[in-house]
Amino acid sequence: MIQLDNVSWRRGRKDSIPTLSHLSFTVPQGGFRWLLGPSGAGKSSLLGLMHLESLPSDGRMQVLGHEVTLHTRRPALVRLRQRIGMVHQDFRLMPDLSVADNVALPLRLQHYPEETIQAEVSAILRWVGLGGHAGIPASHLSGGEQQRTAIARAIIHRPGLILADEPTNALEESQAHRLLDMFAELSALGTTVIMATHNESLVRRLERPALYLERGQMAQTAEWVA
Ligand SMILES: Nc1ncnc2c1ncn2[C@@H]1O[C@H](COP(=O)(O)OP(=O)(O)OP(=O)(O)O)[C@@H](O)[C@H]1O
Repeated sequence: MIQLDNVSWRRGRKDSIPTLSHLSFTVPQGGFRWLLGPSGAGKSSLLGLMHLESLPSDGRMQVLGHEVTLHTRRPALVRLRQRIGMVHQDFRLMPDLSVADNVALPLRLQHYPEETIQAEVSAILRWVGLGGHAGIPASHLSGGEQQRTAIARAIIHRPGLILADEPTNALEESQAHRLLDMFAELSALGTTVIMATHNESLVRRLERPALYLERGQMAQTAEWVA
């Protein structure tokens, strides 16, 4: 579950104009929401906030049922972040690590046994169509392959919340649809999913409520936007 109550966020000083203003919405556990709005509206900033890369300047925010404030201690933030899967627009892979080692990172951070890690990584790489790429350094991948690696890394530890910033924009349409179906399935199984996109055909494929941002403010919420 994620809940924002009158949340604003300033990138800079206290008197600067907020990048996000007075946002209020709730996404229940297992809910799927599109995050829509024009370029520069604040979609990535909002995803970053929910991923705890920054904290609200004002208002209240609950992530996976935990209230998060400027006073929340770092170890608690780190533990909470481990329960979130994030697909960044620019992938943020470790270029010198292999595909398999990139995807294994969330499991290694949580000290899973190496045997389990190997099995889970092989299975998920096959699923995203990268079974033959396990040993290749991430820096040698195409854009679409990097994006699929980033998606695999975001979901391998079965997070309670998945935040995805245009997670299919480097993919061919059929692949994008397949991955979207997978995100829908994860939400049906109880994972909360919030996905930013500019791709209207994708939004039409999965009719779910949308959070619509405009200049950092919520223009529409919890309504189907075609
Ligand atoms: N690193 C930064 N430093 C300063 N301003 C930034 C930075 N990143 C983004 N901004 C500004 O913050 C605002 C929100 O940007 P954000 O990237 O969150 O929008 P977006 O809706 O995700 O856009 P897009 O659809 O193009 O990815 C914009 O006005 C942008 O110019």
